Amino acid sequence: MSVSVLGSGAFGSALAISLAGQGPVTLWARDAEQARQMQQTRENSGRLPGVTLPANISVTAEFEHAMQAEVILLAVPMQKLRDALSVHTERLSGKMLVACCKGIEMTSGVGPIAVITQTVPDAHPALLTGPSFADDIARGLPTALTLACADATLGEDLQQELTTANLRLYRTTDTVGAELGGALKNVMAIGCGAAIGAGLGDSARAALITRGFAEMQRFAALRGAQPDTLMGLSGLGDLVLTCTSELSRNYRFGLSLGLNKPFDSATTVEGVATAQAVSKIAATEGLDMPISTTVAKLSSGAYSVTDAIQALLGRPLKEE
Ligand SMILES: NC(=O)C1=CN([C@@H]2O[C@H](COP(=O)(O)OP(=O)(O)OC[C@H]3O[C@@H](n4cnc5c(N)ncnc54)[C@H](O)[C@@H]3O)[C@@H](O)[C@H]2O)C=CC1
Ligand SMILES: O=C(CO)COP(=O)(O)O
Repeated sequence: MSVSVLGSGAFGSALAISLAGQGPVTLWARDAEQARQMQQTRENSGRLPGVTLPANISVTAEFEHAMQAEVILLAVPMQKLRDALSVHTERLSGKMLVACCKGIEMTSGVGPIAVITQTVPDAHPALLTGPSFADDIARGLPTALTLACADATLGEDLQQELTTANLRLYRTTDTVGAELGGALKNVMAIGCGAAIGAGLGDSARAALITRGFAEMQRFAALRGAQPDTLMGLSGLGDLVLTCTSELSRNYRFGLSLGLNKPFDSATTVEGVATAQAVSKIAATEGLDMPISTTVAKLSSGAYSVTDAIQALLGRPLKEE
């Protein structure tokens, strides 16, 4: 199968580099000047400095040309996915569209699979998610991810096609569980970063990871996910990675809140919008999501770190 990547940021470029070991890949950048530079210099200097783009990656801003592939990886931020797809609905019709983003859309409360289905109704949607930093994939370090596709046969085909020498894919048909694991772990990573930044210590982080995981399971169950999915790479695996590494932008954003330091607003931090979406859904559904709700208030500036600690520690005692 021929593969193109829509979105030439950190993750799109890293996936293209990994897949280039299997055959030619087209990488679409929406900015023509960026496409020209990357094609010429063989580097994504803004997002993956120092990593060479293999010769069989073709970087282009020509959508028509890029979208001739059978499989299109969608590597844009979650809150931009609908826009990115809706301007090109006809071109994407009938394609295998693999969302590589992690989050819940703030305006609608749905995840990437539903956004694909709503914008390109006759596409074949799937999701690639799990614990991986773009930089690790780009440098060829071993990584294991989850390929989620409701159509089991198509899922197997995509698993075969998108597995590379260093990128091992597991598969599931539970797209709901897989997308919620990736979305919600970013919210918890902001909370953990804030705790560490504020000097609350590793014990507090362990509590946030564990109780955060309980929230993730509760929310996923509400949305019909299979419990086992959350125990896998897309849930627990990504939660552990993102809550413990300064390579995570969500974690670093949390750190900046805890340290009361500014953070570059141009950086993609998916957990901020997802925390808002989750706390809205939790309020509507009457679901107890205290950490997510606190992170939503903290990251919007409605809470200080002191407010956040009080809100979480002051809750009534309960069974684990
Ligand atoms: N960077 C990483 O280590 C990983 C990222 N992801 C996920 O991948 C997704 C993308 O993240 P990154 O590549 O890291 O972000 P990024 O900020 O490096 O790149 C985002 C790219 O999307 C493009 N874009 C934004 N709006 C667009 C639109 N309307 N139409 C077309 N293109 C548009 C930007 O030009 C940019 O090239 C996120 O959901 C993230 O959670 C998943 C795993 C690892
Ligand atoms: O999703 C990721 C790791 O699996 C990347 O995390 P950040 O978006 O927080 O950098």
